[in-house]
Amino acid sequence: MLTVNHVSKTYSGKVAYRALEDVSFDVKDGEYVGIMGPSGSGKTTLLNIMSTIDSPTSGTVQLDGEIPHALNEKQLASFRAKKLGFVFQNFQLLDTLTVEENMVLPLTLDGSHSISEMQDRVWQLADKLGIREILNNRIYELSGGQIQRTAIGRALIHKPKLLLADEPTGNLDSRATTDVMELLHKMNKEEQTTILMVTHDPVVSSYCDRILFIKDGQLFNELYKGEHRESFYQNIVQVLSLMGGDNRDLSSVRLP
Ligand SMILES: Nc1ncnc2c1ncn2[C@@H]1O[C@H](COP(=O)(O)OP(=O)(O)OP(=O)(O)O)[C@@H](O)[C@H]1O
Repeated sequence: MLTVNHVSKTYSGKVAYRALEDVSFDVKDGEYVGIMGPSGSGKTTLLNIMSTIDSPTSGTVQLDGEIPHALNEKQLASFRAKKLGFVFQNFQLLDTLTVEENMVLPLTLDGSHSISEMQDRVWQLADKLGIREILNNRIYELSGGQIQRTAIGRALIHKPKLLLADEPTGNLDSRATTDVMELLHKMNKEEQTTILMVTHDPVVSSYCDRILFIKDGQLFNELYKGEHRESFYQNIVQVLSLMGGDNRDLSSVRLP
């Protein structure tokens, strides 16, 4: 469903900086893939290219049979609205709107759904996310975990082909982190949403099916989950320590 083919990205400026160099990989339909690497290794650059916010300097990205960077602005906006969902660490919800209003927003902007269709989808998704009871609460009344559940709801409301998440648990305490990771895992399995997630946290990435490690803008390693999350976690920590990087990459958090 996603093919990244020899992608390089050079930021121009006083001094040109090559943030990605010849990165290639495939992601299968329904796969849950984590992207890890030291600070400054190019993870966000890669995610921005896949989210079509940014373009590669060379190479191509093919997503669900299309090459988004070849589309014009209008086609690209429609591609993004139909096929992609986004979850960020700082939530990016509208604070004074309710949970339901935030969730339904992408569908109302799309304009092709009846009110009863939208209502059905919100309720069905809210049940899965465990936020049915707070649908009428405003965002500023919620906890961090509840806000991130709402953000996931908004990102999945239109059944995107690919969910892109950049440090989705970065602002959550460990309990809310576990909660959100179990939820993303469940949504990946039940809605067959393909997920690509950038994280520094090996506990968080141990929920994925596969991890891609990036170092200095290049693919460094790849790990598949075996039968046990515990050994997957140990292997992830081992690769991170081989890569070096900052302390955040080698968090001493124990697997819950
Ligand atoms: N707009 C830009 N212009 C110039 N250089 C940039 C720009 N955006 C990122 N960079 C540089 O590209 C490199 C990769 O940055 P990127 O944000 O992709 O790394 P990252 O792995 O996501 O880091 P972190 O984990 O700290 O968020 C860094 O050296 C960064 O300084």
